[in-house]
Amino acid sequence: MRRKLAAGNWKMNGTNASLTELQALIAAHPTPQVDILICPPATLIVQAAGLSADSPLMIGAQDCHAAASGAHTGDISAPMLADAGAVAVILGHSERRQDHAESSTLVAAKATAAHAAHLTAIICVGESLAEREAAQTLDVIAEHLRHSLPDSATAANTVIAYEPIWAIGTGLTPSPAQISEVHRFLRAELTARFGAEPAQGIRLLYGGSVKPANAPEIFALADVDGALVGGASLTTAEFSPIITALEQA
Ligand SMILES: O=C(CO)COP(=O)(O)O
Repeated sequence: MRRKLAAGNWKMNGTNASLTELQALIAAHPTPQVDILICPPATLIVQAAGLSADSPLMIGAQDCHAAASGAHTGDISAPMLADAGAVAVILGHSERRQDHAESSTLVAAKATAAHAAHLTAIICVGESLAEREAAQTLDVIAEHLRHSLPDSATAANTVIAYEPIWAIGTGLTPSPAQISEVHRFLRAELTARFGAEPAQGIRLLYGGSVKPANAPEIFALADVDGALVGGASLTTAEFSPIITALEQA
């Protein structure tokens, strides 16, 4: 049985003042029936991990370097994130693939580093609008998955997030049938590579314009084990009902 996961990606948003939202979220969900993870900007990880230390809420990061240490100005390594209190790291988000030209091969190297530091790697895959319109969605996702996922991936250390690029921050979402098609395909690809039992345990998140209003419909779909939420994870008012919807799914 896969434990469901509500993950929030704050992206490049949040200062010390935002920690009041985190406190409110912790207070609103003292005994959640699902895993809750917030990935604030790196500058807030230490404080966020401190605030949530006695709660079930977990803290993650949004990226890491593939090396453990060294001459990489401005970068942060997986062991540093673990040391700061993170238990997970988002890797291969489309914004990093675009803004920093990250390849799937690099994402796999980062995931290997995350696993070595005992961090859960949340690996993102997803097609652009042009790719969907050209009927290339499953090909793109197969390619992302094959090259972004290292052999060290297990159900315990890896989560896959399907995030169609055209649904991120746009208010657009794929139809339930489109989400189901991709998640079923992801499960089948994982089964082919890792075998049925490990593949059954790997959690598959949907991400892209998840809001309180559409969360129940998305969470009702087979093979959707939770969500990776951007904008709506920034406030407790919006994220809390999404968590509740996941608990009730
Ligand atoms: O990119 C996302 C999460 O990683 C989704 O962002 P939005 O929920 O703001 O569309």
